[in-house]
Amino acid sequence: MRGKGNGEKRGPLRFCRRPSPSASAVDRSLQLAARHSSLVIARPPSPPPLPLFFSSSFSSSSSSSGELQNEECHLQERPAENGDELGEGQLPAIHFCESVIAYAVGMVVNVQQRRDCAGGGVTATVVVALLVKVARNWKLLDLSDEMPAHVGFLGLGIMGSPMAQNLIKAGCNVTVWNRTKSKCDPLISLGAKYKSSPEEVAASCDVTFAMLAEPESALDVACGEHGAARGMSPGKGYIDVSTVDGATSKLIGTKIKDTGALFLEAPVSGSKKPAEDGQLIFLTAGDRSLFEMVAPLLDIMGKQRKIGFLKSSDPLNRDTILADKRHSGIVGAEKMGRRTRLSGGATVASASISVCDGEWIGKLLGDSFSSTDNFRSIRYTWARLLSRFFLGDVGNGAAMKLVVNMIMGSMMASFSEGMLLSEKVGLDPRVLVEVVSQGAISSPMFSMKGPSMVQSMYPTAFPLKHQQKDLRLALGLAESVSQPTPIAAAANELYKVAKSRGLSDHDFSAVIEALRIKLQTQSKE
Ligand SMILES: NC(=O)C1=CN([C@@H]2O[C@H](COP(=O)(O)OP(=O)(O)OC[C@H]3O[C@@H](n4cnc5c(N)ncnc54)[C@H](OP(=O)(O)O)[C@@H]3O)[C@@H](O)[C@H]2O)C=CC1
Ligand SMILES: O=CCCC(=O)O
Repeated sequence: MRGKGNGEKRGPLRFCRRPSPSASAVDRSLQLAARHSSLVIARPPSPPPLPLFFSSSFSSSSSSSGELQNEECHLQERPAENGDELGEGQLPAIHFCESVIAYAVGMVVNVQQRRDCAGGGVTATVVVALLVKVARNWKLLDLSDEMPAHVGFLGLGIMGSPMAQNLIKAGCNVTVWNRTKSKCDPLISLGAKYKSSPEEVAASCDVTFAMLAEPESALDVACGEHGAARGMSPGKGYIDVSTVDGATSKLIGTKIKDTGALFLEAPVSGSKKPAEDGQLIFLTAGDRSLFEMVAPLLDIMGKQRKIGFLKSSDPLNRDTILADKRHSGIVGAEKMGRRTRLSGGATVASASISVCDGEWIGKLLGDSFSSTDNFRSIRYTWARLLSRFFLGDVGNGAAMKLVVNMIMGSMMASFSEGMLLSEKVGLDPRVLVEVVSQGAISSPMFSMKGPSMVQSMYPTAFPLKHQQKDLRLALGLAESVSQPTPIAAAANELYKVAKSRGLSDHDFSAVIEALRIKLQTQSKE
C-alpha cells in the first residue's frame, strides 16, 4: 500500500497519494495541527495509548449555508468494534513505533559495542529518532494512506452518480461508463474520463466499482459480453456495490477471480443524500487485501467521524477537539482536567461541548494558529470512527444488506399503516410524525420521509422497485435457511401492489398508496 509518487507502479496495481487538494476544512485543520505537533523523540518506549473508541450522538442545527450553528456531542468510551480504525493521525501509536525502532537500534548498537561506550546506545537512539523525524518531515517516510491511481465506475443512477462524483471531487482519477451514456456527461464535465464498455473501463483502471440496479444487470455488466471481467487481470480489483443476493455476488466473484483479479462485494446502507454527502455505510466481504486497498476510496464515499484529542504541555489543561466530516469545521471543544485525561485508559464519561468552545478551538486550528501561545507544546492525535465493515466471505455483505433492507421495508410499511390509521381516527398525521420523532421508535427515515408522505409526495431517493427487489431477495435468503418471515412477506405483498399501480419509480415511501388502495377497495365493498 505504500510507495512514492503519483501513479507509481508496484506490480500491476498503481497507487497514488490520497489526494489533498480538496480535503475538507476539517482535514486541513487536522493536518495543520499535526504539522504543529511536537514529536516525542528518543524517549524510552512507553505503553502506547489504548485505542479508545467512542460512541457519539450528535444533535445539531445548521444554517442555510450548512455551517454549524450549534452542536452538542456526548462521548461515551466503549470497546473497539468492527468498523473502528485508528486514524492515520494516530500519532502516539506512530511515535511509539518510532520510539521502539529507535530504542531497538540503540540496544543493538549498545550490545555491539559491548558497553565499551556507555552512552553509545542512547546516542544511537537519539540519532535514529532524529533521522525518522527528518524523514517524516521531508516526506521520505510518509505514513499516510495511499490508494489505487485509476478508479472505474460503472452504473451512474441515483447512487452511482453522486458516489463517482465524490471520488472525482476528492481528486481521484475516475473513468465512467453507464448504459445510458447521457448520465456520464455531468461527470465528464467534472473531469471524469469515459469508456464505451465495462470491459474498457476495467482494462484501463486499477479498481472498478459497479452500482447496478439488480442481480441481472450486475451480472451482465460484470460478466456479459464486453463485461468488466473481460478487462480484468491479476492485480486489478472489482468492487460490486449494488444490492444483490449472495448467489449472484458469488457468481460475479468467481468470474472476476478467474481472471486473477480480486473481488469485493460492498453493498451500501444509506440513500441518495448520504451518497451525495459521502456518508454511506459499506458492508463488504471478499478479498480482504482489496478491502484494504480501496479503504481510502470507501472513506471518501462513506461515513466517518474523526475524533481528535489535543493535548497541551500543561497536564491540567488538556483539551479535546471533535471533528466530523459532515461539517467544515471543528465542532467543539472541552477543557479536560487531569481526571479526565484521554490516554492511558483513563475515563471519559461524557463531554458536553458548546459552540463557543468550538469557535475557540477552531481558531486554534485555523490558518492563523492564533492561540498557540496557550499551547506551547501541542500533541495532536485522532481516532476515526469508520462505517465500513468487513464481514468475511463473499455472500455475507449481501446477506447483511438484505437483512437491513428487509427491516427497512417492513418498517416503512408499518409506518404507512400507522399514518393511515391515525388519519382514519381523526388524528393529524403530522402530529403523529412529530410524536414518533421524539420517542423510542424515532428514526431518521420517518422524520425525513414522514412530512412528504403526509402530502402524498414521494420524491425518489430509494426507488420502490428496488425496495421490493430487496424484500424478494431477503425472503429468498430466509427461505434458504427455512426461517419464517411473515412480516416481511406481508410487506412484500404491499410493495408488489404499489408496483402494479405504477409506483415503481417513486420513492419506496409510496407504499402508503398501496394501503390507501386497499382501504378504498374495502370501503366500496
Ligand atoms: N437509491 C438508494 O437509496 C439505494 C440503492 N441501493 C442499491 O443500489 C443499486 C442502484 O440503485 P440506484 O442508483 O438507486 O438505482 P437506479 O435505478 O437509479 O440506477 C440503476 C443503474 O443500473 C443501470 N442498469 C439498469 N439495468 C441495466 C442493465 N440491464 N444493464 C446495464 N445497466 C443497467 C442503470 O443504467 P441506466 O441509467 O442506463 O438506466 C443505472 O445506472 C440498486 O441495487 C439498489 O438496490 C443501495 C442503497 C441505497
Ligand atoms: O438500499 C437502500 C437503503 C436506503 C437507506 O439505507 O436509507
